[in-house]
Amino acid sequence: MEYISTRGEAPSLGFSDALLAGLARDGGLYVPREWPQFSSRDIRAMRGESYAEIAFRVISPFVGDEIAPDALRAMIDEAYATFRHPAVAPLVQTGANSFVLELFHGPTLAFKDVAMQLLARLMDHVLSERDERATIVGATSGDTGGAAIDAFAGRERADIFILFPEGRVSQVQQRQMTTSQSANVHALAVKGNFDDCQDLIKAMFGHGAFRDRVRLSGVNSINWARIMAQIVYYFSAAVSLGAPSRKISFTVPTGNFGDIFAGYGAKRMGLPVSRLVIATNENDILARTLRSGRYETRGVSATTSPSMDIQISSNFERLLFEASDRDSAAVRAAMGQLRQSGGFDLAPATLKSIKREFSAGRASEKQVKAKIAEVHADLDYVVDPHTAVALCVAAKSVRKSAPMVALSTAHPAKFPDAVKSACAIDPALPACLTDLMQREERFDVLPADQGRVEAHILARARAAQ
Ligand SMILES: Cc1ncc(COP(=O)(O)O)c(C=O)c1O
Ligand SMILES: N[C@@H](CCOP(=O)(O)O)C(=O)O
Repeated sequence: MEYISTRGEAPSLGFSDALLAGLARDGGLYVPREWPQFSSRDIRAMRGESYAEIAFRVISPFVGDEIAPDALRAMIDEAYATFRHPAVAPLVQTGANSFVLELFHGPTLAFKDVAMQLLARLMDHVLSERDERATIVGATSGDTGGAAIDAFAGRERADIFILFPEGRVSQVQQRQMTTSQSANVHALAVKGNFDDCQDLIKAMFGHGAFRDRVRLSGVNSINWARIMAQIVYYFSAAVSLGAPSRKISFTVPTGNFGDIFAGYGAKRMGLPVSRLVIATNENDILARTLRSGRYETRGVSATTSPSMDIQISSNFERLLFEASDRDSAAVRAAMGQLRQSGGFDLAPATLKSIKREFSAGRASEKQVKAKIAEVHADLDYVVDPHTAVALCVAAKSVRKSAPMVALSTAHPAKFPDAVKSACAIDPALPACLTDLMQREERFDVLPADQGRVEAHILARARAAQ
C-alpha cells in the first residue's frame, strides 16, 4: 500500500515511512492511494470474531507486506490485551434503536488508547528493524497526551514530548501526563490553547533542519496509523448490529475530525454506513461549516468537554481531499487561505459531496449537563461530557431505518467535576488509577514559541545527541 499527501507535493511513501513521517513534507496529511475494499462476504466473515481478529483483517491491507503477518498479529493481540473489557469496545443499548459504543476501556480511559496502544508497538517494531531512534511529539487538549505517554513510556527507541494547554485540561488528564516516571517522557505545559499547541507541532514538522536533526515523528491523528486503527471499531460495532445485512449510523463527538474520518474510511472500504453525524460542543466550527459552506475560525471557548475545544480540525483536510475528488491543488489553496485569513469557502460540489455522507449538530453546555442527568435518571448509566455531546446530537438524528451508535470517547471518571455537577455522582477511577492524585507531578512550562520549544526538545531528545 502506498500513501500520498493531501497537498500533492510530497513523495508517496510505504506504510512504515508514512508511520514514522507523521506529517508529509509538504504540510499535507497522508492517505492511502486506494481504499482497500471489503465485500459483504468479507464483512460477514467478521461475525463472531474477537476485536483483535477483526483488527487484523481491517489493518492488514493498509500495512501490506511491510510487516510480517505474525508480527502484526502479535502486536495487535498485545495492544488490546491492555484493555480492561474482553470485548475491547463493547456496545450498550440505550434505546429502541440507539446504542453507545464504549471506547474507554483502555489504560488511560479514553478512546485514544485504541489507536495509541497499537501505534507505539508499530513504531517500536519499525524503529528496531531499522536500528533507529525517533523523537515523538504530540499536541493534546487532554486525552491524546495521556494515551501517548502511557503507550510510549519506557520505550527504548523513542523520546516523547507532549504539549498541553496550561490550565485547560482536567486534573485527571493533566496527571496522566505529568506523573509518568519514565525518563523518555516529557510533558510540556504551553501558555496558550490547544490550537497553539497544534500549530507548534505543525511548525516543527515544517522546519526541515529541526525535523531531520531530531528524527521527528508525530502521534496526533495527522499520523495515518491513528486513523487506520480507529477504523476497526466501526467494523466491529456494525458487524455486532447486523452489518452487512443492514446499515448503521454513527454519531461522533468531534474535535480534530480524526475519529469521524475513520468512520468515513470504513464506509469507503465497503462498510454499510448510513449517516455519519458530527457532534460538536459550543466550539461548533464544523457544524457551522456544513450549514454555511464556509470554514471560519472564531475564538475557542472553554467547555466541560475540553478535548473538543478546537478550531482547526486537522483531519478535515483529509475529508476536503476526498470530497474534492482528491484535488490537491484545491486543498493547498484552502489551507493557504486558512493560514492567512482564518477561513476558506468550500466549492459547492465539495460541500454537496460532504453533505451526502455527513450531517452535523451542536450541543450547548446546558444541553450537555441536562443529558448527563437524563441518562443517569432514565438508564442509571453515567456518561462523560464528550459522550453527552454525542448523545444530544444523536437524539435528533436517530431514524427507524438504521441503528444509531453514539461513540463514547472517555470514561466519566476523567471529568468528575462536570459529571458530579450534572447528576450528583462522583465517578470512581478504576483501581489502576486510584492513587493518581497522590502521584508526584513532573512537567515544564513553556511559552507558545517555536524557538523555545525546539530548543527544549533539542536539549533532551536522544535522537539529536
Ligand atoms: C474524549 C474525547 N472525545 C472526542 C474527541 C474528539 O475526537 P477527534 O479529535 O478525533 O475528532 C477527543 C479528542 O480528540 C476526545 O479526547
Ligand atoms: N482531542 C484531542 C486533540 C488531539 O487530537 P488528535 O486525535 O489529533 O491527537 C486530545 O485529546 O488531545
